[in-house]
Amino acid sequence: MNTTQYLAKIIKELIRSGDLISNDEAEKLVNGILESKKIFVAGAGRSGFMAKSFAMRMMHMGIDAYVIGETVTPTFEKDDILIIGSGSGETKGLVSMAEKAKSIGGTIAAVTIFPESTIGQLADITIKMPGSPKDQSESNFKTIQPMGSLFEQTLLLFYDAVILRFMEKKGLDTNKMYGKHANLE
Ligand SMILES: O=P(O)(O)OC[C@H]1O[C@](O)(CO)[C@@H](O)[C@@H]1O
Repeated sequence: MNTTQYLAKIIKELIRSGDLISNDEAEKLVNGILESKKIFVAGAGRSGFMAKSFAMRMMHMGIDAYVIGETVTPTFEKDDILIIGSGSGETKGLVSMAEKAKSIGGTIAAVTIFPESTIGQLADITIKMPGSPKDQSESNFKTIQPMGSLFEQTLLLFYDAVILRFMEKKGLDTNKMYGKHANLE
């Protein structure tokens, strides 16, 4: 198969994945963001890159959004929400983070393939994603892609869909948001 044929296969996988996400669960996340004071996002490796993209768009919408682990990230408090994207729901550093956030009393949202995972069970809001975790021997989900690639792509698109829903609720458009885009790049 050539590269563009692989690309077409990936897009097919993503269409199938999109149909498997619950809108009710997604809406709970949108409302969780609306009701929270500060928004924190976290994820390991590639899942973390998607979280960073999400935080950037939230900033463009005027939301007080932070990526865990960055130098300017402030204290997590009880009026805040921590959104963790983790395919497995078992990545050690993220589990500790969720436990700490829970002990502080804030809201935890988990975007994960496994709501029954440790992070899923600690979360107040859980959005179940289709896909296979990085260790594909632990799943029967069929994908032509390696490790957690399908989950990570779905995560990015899901986060972008959450942004659109939020824009709709807040009456925002791209021009208003572009005003907050970095101008020292
Ligand atoms: O999404 P999970 O299960 O927390 O796993 C994160 C890990 O998976 C990867 O995204 C690889 O698929 C790594 O970059 C990262 O270390």
